[in-house]
Amino acid sequence: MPQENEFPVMKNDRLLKAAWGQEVDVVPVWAMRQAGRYLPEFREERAKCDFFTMCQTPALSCKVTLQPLDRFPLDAAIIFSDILVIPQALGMVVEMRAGEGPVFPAPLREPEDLAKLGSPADVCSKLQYVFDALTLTRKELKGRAPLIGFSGAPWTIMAYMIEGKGSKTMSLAKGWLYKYPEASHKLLKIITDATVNYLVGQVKAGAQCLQVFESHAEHLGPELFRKFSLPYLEQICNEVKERVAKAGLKDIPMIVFPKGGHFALKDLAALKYEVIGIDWTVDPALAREIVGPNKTLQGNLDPCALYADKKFIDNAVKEMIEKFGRNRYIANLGHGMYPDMDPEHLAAFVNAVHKYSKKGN
Ligand SMILES: Cc1c2[nH]c(c1CCC(=O)O)Cc1[nH]c(c(CCC(=O)O)c1C)Cc1[nH]c(c(CCC(=O)O)c1C)Cc1[nH]c(c(CCC(=O)O)c1C)C2
Repeated sequence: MPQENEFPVMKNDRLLKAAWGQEVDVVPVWAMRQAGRYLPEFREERAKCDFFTMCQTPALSCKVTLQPLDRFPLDAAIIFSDILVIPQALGMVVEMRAGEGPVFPAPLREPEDLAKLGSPADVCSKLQYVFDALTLTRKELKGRAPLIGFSGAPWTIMAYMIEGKGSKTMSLAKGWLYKYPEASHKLLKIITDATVNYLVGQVKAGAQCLQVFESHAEHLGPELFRKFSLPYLEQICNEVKERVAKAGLKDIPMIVFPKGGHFALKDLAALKYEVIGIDWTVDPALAREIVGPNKTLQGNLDPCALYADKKFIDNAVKEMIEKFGRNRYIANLGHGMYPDMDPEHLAAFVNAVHKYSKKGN
């Protein structure tokens, strides 16, 4: 485990300050999927190498994590990896297929299939490559910005394990929630335990902030969310914070991002996550009213606004900052970047956040 003093001194920690609710000079900004196929230098690396091999090679993961920071004055790096490394570490095969995305050749079909999964206690030994990538990247960042680690939330991971790929309806996975509630809770508990171990390992390796992606919250609605998502999100936050403290490490801010989960904001505000991410369908003023003054909000420009011209983007950012205000706020898109976006339009987004959020502006 690297010691804190092995890492470079932070030159820019405004993202961490905003997460804790401290004053910042300008609003911090980053973009979900900022390391990815919209960058030609990423596509060049990707053409040489399979997706998961890139994730499993710390020097490559580090290289592509830093690519967007070399181009834009971003206030955070997010480690290049994927949420689906957890099902892999539990023994499932996941392939990344061109034009199709992630595919599980043998998804979970019946409750009996749970017996095939490995133990949550073993995931850290299987995911050492992520920890090595984090430690290397934290050093190579040289304090330019904090390093974010991440995981999928249990429901989102369960959905992929059962569907075997992306799905418009999530009907197979939701079928489990209705047909096999007990087995669903058993699976969610396995994923939760694995995720806690994994996230604590990420902090030990040098992650300075953690984001938990509940990318498929929208499929649940308030009732299923309360039963099958919220308790596990709570357990992850509480246990990670307890175990980080027990290891003698500094508390780290945690972000929860319930994509499509506008109905979940009040429940999530009662948990210990410092930051709640919102997508573009949520009105910032309403989100603030619901979560109260003691949470940081993150979001929420429609990613597709980056297809507009730079003048439009500049103005959209100005309006976004007016709505969120400068305090307890981290600027981001409402979901990830798409591969056909123009990198210069991300530059316009990032620059506008800093321009319009300067004090006295
Ligand atoms: C945070 C992150 C993720 N994936 C990747 C990162 C890298 C870091 C970054 O954000 O820059 C690389 C990352 N992950 C992937 C890619 C493209 C693959 C390639 O290069 O071929 C990249 C750059 C592949 C991937 N991986 C996944 C999908 C979606 C599948 C679907 O539901 O249809 C896809 C297409 C699963 C996945 N992966 C992730 C999420 C949560 C965020 C979100 O909601 O988008 C999800 C749902 C998280």
